[in-house]
Amino acid sequence: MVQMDSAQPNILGFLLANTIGASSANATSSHNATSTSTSPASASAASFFSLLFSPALFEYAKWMLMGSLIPYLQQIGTWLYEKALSSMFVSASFTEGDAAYDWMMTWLAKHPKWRRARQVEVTTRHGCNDGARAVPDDDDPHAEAGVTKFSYIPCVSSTQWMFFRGHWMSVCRSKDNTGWYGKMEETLRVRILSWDQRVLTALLHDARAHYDADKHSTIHIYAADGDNEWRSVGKRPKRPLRSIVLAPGVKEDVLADAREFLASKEWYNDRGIPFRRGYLLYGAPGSGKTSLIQSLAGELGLNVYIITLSRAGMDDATLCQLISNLPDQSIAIMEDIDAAFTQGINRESADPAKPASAAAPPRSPQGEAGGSRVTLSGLLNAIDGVGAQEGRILFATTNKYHSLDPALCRPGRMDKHIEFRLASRYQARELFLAFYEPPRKREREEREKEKEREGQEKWERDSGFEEKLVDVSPPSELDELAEQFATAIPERECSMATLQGYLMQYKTSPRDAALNAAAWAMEQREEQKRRAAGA
Ligand SMILES: Nc1ncnc2c1ncn2[C@@H]1O[C@H](COP(=O)(O)OP(=O)(O)OP(=O)(O)O)[C@@H](O)[C@H]1O
Repeated sequence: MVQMDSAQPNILGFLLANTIGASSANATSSHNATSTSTSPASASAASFFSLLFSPALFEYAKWMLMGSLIPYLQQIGTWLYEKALSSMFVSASFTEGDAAYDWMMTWLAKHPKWRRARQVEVTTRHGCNDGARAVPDDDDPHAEAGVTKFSYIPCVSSTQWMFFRGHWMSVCRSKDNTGWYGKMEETLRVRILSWDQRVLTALLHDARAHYDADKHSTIHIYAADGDNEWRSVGKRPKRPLRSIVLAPGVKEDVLADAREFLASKEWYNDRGIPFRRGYLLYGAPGSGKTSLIQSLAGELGLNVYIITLSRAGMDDATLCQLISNLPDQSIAIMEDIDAAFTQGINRESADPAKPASAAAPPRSPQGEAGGSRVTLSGLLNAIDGVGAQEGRILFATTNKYHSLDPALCRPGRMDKHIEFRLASRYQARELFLAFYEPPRKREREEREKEKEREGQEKWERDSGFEEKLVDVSPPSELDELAEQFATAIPERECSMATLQGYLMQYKTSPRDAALNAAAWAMEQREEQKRRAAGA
């Protein structure tokens, strides 16, 4: 469509005035000459035709037509250009939030091009905000523990050229307004100079391999963002299963069950049973529920998706959307599943010594939560309704098992219920050994391999499971100390987290840990009595 600018009416007026002036002059002279033979009607018809065929109007119409054609010509030009490009290039676009986008960003961040590029975006989001870009600057000689690492990625709105397997390739990151409450969405556009689409497939394989390079030592964690899209919130080092101390056989049983589930897709399909599995981990705070899930995710090689039911803005529709958007073969975690349906309850009120039902708060008739707008029926539907994702494992945790609705706990939603209790003497002993025991020969070899990989050492540093600092040599002495420690710890009175906290005070001296354990346990008991009296 052609838009007239303000000058055009003036030109039109000028042309008309000239034409009409000329016509009227002609008409006047002819009128004078033949005033007796020409009628006024035929004179105005003549002036109209002379106006219509006047060269000025013709010129004007010509320019108008050409002006209106210009946008179409531009469009045709762009279309031809795009056609020419698309016939020479293989193009792909990646949208932020999609896993493929994360692969590409990791691949780009690791590309040697950015080490020489003069226009880059610098990111320090190392393993906390965006796993995709969490690439350590391997060449940085100053990169040491505790120093924030950085990496380079392409700038937004600039096109960068590079080579991929001998093909010229352009990369352009852009941020576009989605029009949804001003939400900006980032897109990465890639063009490879090639006729063959297999180059793009190769690029994607490469990018995914880079992204998964540290999969053997880390797990990827995802959480919902403000727009209820799954976003990577970073990576965590895998936690070895042997570092979790539970009653004999418990963790091995859960692991075997989950492994069997993942391998039985066909079995489920053949019988028309929804291919989903739910585990309910319940019991005392600090007894290893979260740690076990993290460790199992590592063992199974699955990514973890955290669903926070009590999050502001969470309602039935949002929950349903999140669960149906879970990728196949993933672990979803709903921590404190009771929290969405309880009002005014804090963690302290969940005294494991009391029957949980005594602590259960009244629930509103619809089961609606105080802060959250998730209803019980919404949660039940999200877990196993029509839209619920197949192929996922759901882990739910709670400290208030008996306050949960039976419908939530039934098989099909929560297939296995695993109780976590306060530490037994057996657990205290095993925790002590796991904390100080030098790894046995086979384990040592295994650990050597693990240590080569990224993440393991970090986990050991953070958790205090460091073998090199321990001042005990003969294993028999360690056994004796472990026994002494376990005897000093009262059965089922302290959480494993509390015991771990105590041992952390004696990272390098198990003798002192064992020696002071009895006095510490007494203090703990007194402290608990004081708290109970105060409550
Ligand atoms: N059974 C256990 N074996 C080894 N370590 C444990 C165990 N239980 C707890 N811990 C340690 O205690 C800390 C807290 O554990 P975790 O968060 O897994 O407990 P939780 O049961 O999920 O607690 P909460 O119910 O409060 O969320 C972790 O650092 C973990 O290493």
